[in-house]
Amino acid sequence: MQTEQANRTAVPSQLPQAIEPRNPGMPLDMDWVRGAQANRSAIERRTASLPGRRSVKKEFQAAWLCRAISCIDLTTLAGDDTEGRVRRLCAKAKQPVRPDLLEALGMQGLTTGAICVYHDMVPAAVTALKGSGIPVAAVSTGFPAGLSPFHLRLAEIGESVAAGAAEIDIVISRRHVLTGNWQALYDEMKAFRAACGEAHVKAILATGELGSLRNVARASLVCMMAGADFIKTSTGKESVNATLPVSLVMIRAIRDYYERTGIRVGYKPAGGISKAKDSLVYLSLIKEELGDRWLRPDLFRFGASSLLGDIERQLEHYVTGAYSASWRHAAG
Ligand SMILES: O=C[C@H](O)COP(=O)(O)O
Repeated sequence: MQTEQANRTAVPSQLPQAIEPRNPGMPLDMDWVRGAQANRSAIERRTASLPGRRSVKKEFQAAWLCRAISCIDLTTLAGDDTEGRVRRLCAKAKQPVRPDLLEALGMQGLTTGAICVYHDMVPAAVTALKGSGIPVAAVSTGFPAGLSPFHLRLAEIGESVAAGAAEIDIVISRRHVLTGNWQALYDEMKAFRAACGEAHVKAILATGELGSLRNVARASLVCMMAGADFIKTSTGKESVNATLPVSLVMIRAIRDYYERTGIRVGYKPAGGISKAKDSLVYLSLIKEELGDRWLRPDLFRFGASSLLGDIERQLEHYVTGAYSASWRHAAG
């Protein structure tokens, strides 16, 4: 997003719909997996400079923030979730920004990319979003630890799909990565993908628990080879969630997979992304490393429970010149 041309990229409501074909996967290629490396100091140098750069000019920031909204998986994953909370969140997903602000921005039809909930909340979300075209994503497979019996993890996917979830966010078994058992990770991911049927599957790597960036690179490749439609950093429950270095490693694995197979896999950083300015940094990283095609909700999502509120505040400031109190944008 360094050039004026880049800054002028159309806002989401003006984009033609593009739906990427699903990733069919491929046989496990151990030479490719073993060859994947990650040079931590080079990666950290590359990402350290990103937040300081003024990547989006002020007059285009509002359009980019609206783009970020269209890519949010608006999430609630709390033990005290209720149907009422989920209904309120769905109302926010359908109308993420106050109508007067949207009108002032010349925008219409803006929604979040999806709603993301636990299985028990899927029916309430499906009902609340009926007719909106906004998909419901369910976290699954014993989220967040992924340590329940394997047959129950598969059954959980099936139940969420039957309840109407169009996207399933599975968690991988971290131990398969930590012990270098790539075949087991591949087989697990392939079984999860099969259980999803038509529902798109996002593979949560829980990168904060994988030990090294090299493991992140290898796990990313294995999950893509096994048919993941998206790879996702974190559950939001690890002590370290989405970071820019981890994102760079995963994004480059996606680029590598695309260059070798012609298949575009989506990317979802999740956990701890709550500031509008951080969302712009992520968008600029995606744009620089993968290009414009990935800056649409079918290939990019933020997993976030509180990012939308800050973006709405920034948009209000852009329109009115004044910040409102954060409690006015409580949901999301
Ligand atoms: O997948 C989404 C994450 O759980 C959301 O994490 P967050 O609450 O830190 O935004």
